[in-house]
Amino acid sequence: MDTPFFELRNITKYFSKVVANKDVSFSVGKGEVLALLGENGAGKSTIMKILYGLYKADSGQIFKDGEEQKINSPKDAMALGISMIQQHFSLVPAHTVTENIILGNVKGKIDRKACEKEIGELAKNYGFDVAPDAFVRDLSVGVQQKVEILKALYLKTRLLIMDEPTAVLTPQESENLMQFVRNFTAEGNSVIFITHKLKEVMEVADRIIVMRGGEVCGDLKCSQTDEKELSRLMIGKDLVPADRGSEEQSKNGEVRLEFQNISIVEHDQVPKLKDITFDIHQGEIFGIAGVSGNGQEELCEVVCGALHPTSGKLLLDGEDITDLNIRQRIDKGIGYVPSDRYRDGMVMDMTLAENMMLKTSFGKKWLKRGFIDKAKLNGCTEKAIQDYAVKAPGPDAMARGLSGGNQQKVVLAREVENGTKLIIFDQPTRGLDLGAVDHIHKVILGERAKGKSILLISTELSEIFALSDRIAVLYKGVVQGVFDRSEIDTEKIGLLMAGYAVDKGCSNEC
Ligand SMILES: Nc1ncnc2c1ncn2[C@@H]1O[C@H](COP(=O)(O)OP(=O)(O)OP(=O)(O)O)[C@@H](O)[C@H]1O
Repeated sequence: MDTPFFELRNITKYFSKVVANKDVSFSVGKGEVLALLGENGAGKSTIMKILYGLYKADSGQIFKDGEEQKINSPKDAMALGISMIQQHFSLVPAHTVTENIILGNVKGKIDRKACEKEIGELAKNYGFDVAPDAFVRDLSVGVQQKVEILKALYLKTRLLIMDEPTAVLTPQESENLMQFVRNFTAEGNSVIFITHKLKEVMEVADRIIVMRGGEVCGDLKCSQTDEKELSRLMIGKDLVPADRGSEEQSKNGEVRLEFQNISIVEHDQVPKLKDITFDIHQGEIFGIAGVSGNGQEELCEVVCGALHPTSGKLLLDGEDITDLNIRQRIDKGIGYVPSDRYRDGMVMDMTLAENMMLKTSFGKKWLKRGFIDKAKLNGCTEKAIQDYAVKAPGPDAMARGLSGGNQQKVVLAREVENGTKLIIFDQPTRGLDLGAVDHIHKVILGERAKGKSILLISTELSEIFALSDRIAVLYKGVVQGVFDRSEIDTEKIGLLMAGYAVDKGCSNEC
């Protein structure tokens, strides 16, 4: 048998009492694409961070070409030809593409023109449409990801690790990324990517490592398995698709939320939102598709009250709520699951119970004779932990110690309770494993069945299609038509998301 390119042997890592990786062993060969699958909290990010030198294993060994290596920092990893692209990119928006790529990587006097030329050629070789002198702040998420990849290529990376690389891409961008992975590995390089998307895995991976509870529970050749077996390995059972229930109900509900010509224009800049006009009915799921950064965040903030429109009105059950503040809107029954839980959803240095209290009508709900009703708070948090299958020791656990997916579940539990009339779900299942996605979809449909209105924002088209009654595409702050779920397909939406016109309901932005 060939010596593996990189090999992890018996890696164990504890975070205080929590075992994140237990006796993990696997390897990646030259030219191989390895997919790392597993439920939230299974230990995928931890093992990759150990390989990249961000964490230090408590025990175990790492080998390259059969020789043991000590990787104590990303610098050590890079010297061995390892790069990692994390979910949160590490680019400096105010710098150009070239500056970002050479930052810290070029010694001595910098010949800017020569660097730009080199990076331009590198981009061309891999078919990346990236201008070396463009500022990163002006680039879409998809292009920013290409800059991260170019950085890795510039460093002559031989093993590229990507953590959920397609989470924020359009279907077309994801396809291009997969093509890059094929080309890159055809040259004898290797790729390990973490994902929750089985379709992607089946398309591009050669081998699949499945993790559960910190341990490896499957090491399979892609050609010898299928999506069903993988999902069973990951979650231990088959999934039954969520039932959408009655189609009539959403059409018959009263109008709950009305956007009337809402625009957001800062100074003389391009509008962040332009003339947004649509309504959401009671018992309706209204899906907004689009590449992130096209006005979705502003739309959510207009509804939750964090941002006030420059013109236009917002009505809830016929009442003008345009000028109400966030607290007043929470009291009116608007819940909001933000896409960036680190920034807007949780306080990482607070316990889960304390996080459950955030953004709720504090006084009315949690106080008893002027003091926090700890028993009630702990009871509710415990129930959320049970209902949402959050992997956490208990209500007093610190938010920081939970895996990304488990943090997201806590935010969801809180906001579903807060939103008695309307819930905004912005990327509700980003980073969640299959079982959790299935559970959240059932929760969303369940809330719809209770008559709540749902504003669902997702870059995940399968999610938009699985849940929405009506669908709009947001591109550069403009709604590119509102479609009934039966009127539109993935291809059309993908094109609208990328700014191309399709035959119906398209505005001049296309
Ligand atoms: N910095 C940390 N401090 C304490 N515990 C941590 C830390 N990072 C991870 N853990 C714990 O280690 C376990 C594995 O987490 P990890 O992030 O590796 O999972 P994951 O498979 O990447 O999950 P997800 O798909 O949700 O991102 C979890 O139980 C998590 O709570």
